[in-house]
Formats: sequence, structure tokens, C-alpha cells
Amino acid sequence: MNVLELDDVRLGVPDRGGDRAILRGVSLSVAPGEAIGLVGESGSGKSMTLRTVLRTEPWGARVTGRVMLEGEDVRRLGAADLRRVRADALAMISQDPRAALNPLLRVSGFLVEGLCDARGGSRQPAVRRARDLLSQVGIADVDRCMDSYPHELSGGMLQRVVIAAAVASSPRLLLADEPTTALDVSTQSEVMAILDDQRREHGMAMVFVTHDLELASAVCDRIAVLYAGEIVEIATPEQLHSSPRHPYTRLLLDSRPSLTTKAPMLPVIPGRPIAAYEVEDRCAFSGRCPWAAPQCVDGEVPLLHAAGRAVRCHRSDELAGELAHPTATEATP
Ligand SMILES: Nc1ncnc2c1ncn2[C@@H]1O[C@H](COP(=O)(O)OP(=O)(O)OP(=O)(O)O)[C@@H](O)[C@H]1O
Repeated sequence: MNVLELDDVRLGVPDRGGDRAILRGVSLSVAPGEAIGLVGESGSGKSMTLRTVLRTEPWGARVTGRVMLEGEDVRRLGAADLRRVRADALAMISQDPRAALNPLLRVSGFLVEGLCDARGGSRQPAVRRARDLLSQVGIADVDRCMDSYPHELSGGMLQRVVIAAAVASSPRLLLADEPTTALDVSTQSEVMAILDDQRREHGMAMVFVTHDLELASAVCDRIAVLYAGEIVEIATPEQLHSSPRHPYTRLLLDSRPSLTTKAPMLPVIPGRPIAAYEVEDRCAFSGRCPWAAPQCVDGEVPLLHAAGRAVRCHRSDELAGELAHPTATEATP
């Protein structure tokens, strides 16, 4: 059984008497222990997808579709069951570790309180377990860390504490929303390595939100590309890099700066990203797509999701067959 299955998840927020679309039918499955990367431009709906799993979407949002976590539809759970699922099956790591910790509690208080809440039992074993978790995430001076308040620790140390707290209850699914974005580059790679290590050691599945396609390729088994509130392509990193199916993915890959060749100008995808609510009857990417044709109607975009219930961009075969594809400048509509 999959740990997580999203089936045609749509989310709209109230706007002037109607609904403003944010997610337009997201379908995704995550197998036990599998890591899925969720990439896409700002505003494409990556975080909102995670929020439908946690049930922390904005107040008044209307969500349809199914969000199955270990066979239970989290959208239908009552308060007590939702608390149980959040404590037991799920963990979340966000961009800003400071937001996850109580500034008035020392690290020991934060971890021990969480462990006692989740597992019950007395304080002493929880303290031992907290110390153990901190050394597992590479904290050298465990005593000092346990005694510190959040403001006394660096962002990298704090993110390690958050990872320790996240794995403490051995959840089956980790939702990681840009967990290293707020850190400097060398700390980023240390924290990412620890997260990846811990995930593998505890056999957790992960949905990893990032803007960084290379990072997603390094740590994920599959990558889902989101555009305007919809997954346009899901593939393994190898497939994605060697034969991207969706024009957006292809242009995204073409836009990466090269470390070895100096380009006079960085390639860009022409036009601007559109929001989910702006999508009309045409394919959401057609306004920016150099291969767009009149028949690119909405609903015919490629969806290669695990369930196999898929259509794919009818342009993709032609795309794959093209010897030379337009550069970003040639592509300007
Ligand atoms: N509380 C809210 N109420 C209404 N709309 C919201 C709210 N939070 C986010 N949105 C809108 O939902 C859309 C998707 O937001 P989301 O945060 O999921 O994007 P994202 O892909 O995670 O972007 P980023 O990479 O910048 O974090 C955006 O258009 C955003 O403006």
C-alpha cells in the first residue's frame, strides 16, 4: 500500500463570492520509503499541496479529491484521528526552523515535551532518547545544545534539532518544505545529507519541496513538476534529465546555468508564470510554450503519474523527435 495517495486534489480559496483555484487536480502516489521531489516556480502550489495533507490549508479553502495516508482519507478524519495521524504517521520540516521551535523553551524542553506527548511515559527515558537523537543528527556538543534556547543556536544547528524532532516518532511520511533554503551553501549540504541519512535509516517516505532541480535529482527517486497548480510531469531524475516530456520541464532544464561553459546570457523561459486561477480552456503553459498549437487545450497536458491513468502532452513525441529545439530567445512568442 502506498504511504500517500493524492487523487485529483483541487483547492480553491474564497474570492469575491466565488473560488480562486490554487490546485487544479493534483494526483500523486508515494510508496513506502520513496522520496518524491516537488519542483516548480513560486506560486505553482508546492506548499499548498503539502498543506492539503496536513490539513493546514488557508481558512475557508475548499478542497476536493482524496488525500489517502496509509489508507485513511485525511480529509475526512475527525479532530482526534487527525491529531493521532499527525503525531504518529506524519512529520513536517519547513524552511524556517525558528518557526518550529518555541523561543521560550530550551532544546531539551522542546524535544522532551514532544517525546512525552507522543509516547507518554516518564521524563528520564525521553531525555535519553532526545540526547541520542541529537547525536544522530550530528550535534557534537549535545549537553550545550540541550541547554540552549533557539536564539543561541545557528540556523543549521536548529534545522538539525527540527530533523531530530521530526524523526523522533518514526513517522512513515516526512513532508519537507524547502528545508535548506534559509541556510548557507555548506550548511545546506550538511543538513541535506543528515536529512537524507535519517530518512533512509528510519525507512521514511518523503515529499521534498524545492526550487532546486539538481538537489531534488540527487535525493529523490522521482520528481514531480508542478505548473499553475497541476502536476505536468512525473519521472525519475534520469528520465527527466534525458527525455523530459513536458515543454515546461524541457525549458526548465535548458535554463540551468552551466558550471563549465560561460554563456553571454542565462537562458530564460519567456513570459511569466500564470496562477492556477488564470488558466482558461488552453493548456496552462501554452502562453509560454514555443511548441504551442491551437489544439493545446487544457486537460491535454502530460500527466504520467503512478496510477497509470494518464494523458501526456500530445506535443511530446514531436518534441522528442526534434533535432534542434528553439532557444529561449527564438522561443519568444
Ligand atoms: N493563505 C493563503 N490564502 C490565499 N492564497 C494563498 C495563501 N497562501 C498561498 N496562497 C496562494 O496559493 C498559491 C500557491 O502557493 P504555494 O505557497 O503553494 O506556492 P509554492 O509553489 O509553494 O511557492 P514558493 O515556491 O514561493 O513557496 C499562490 O498563488 C499563493 O499566492
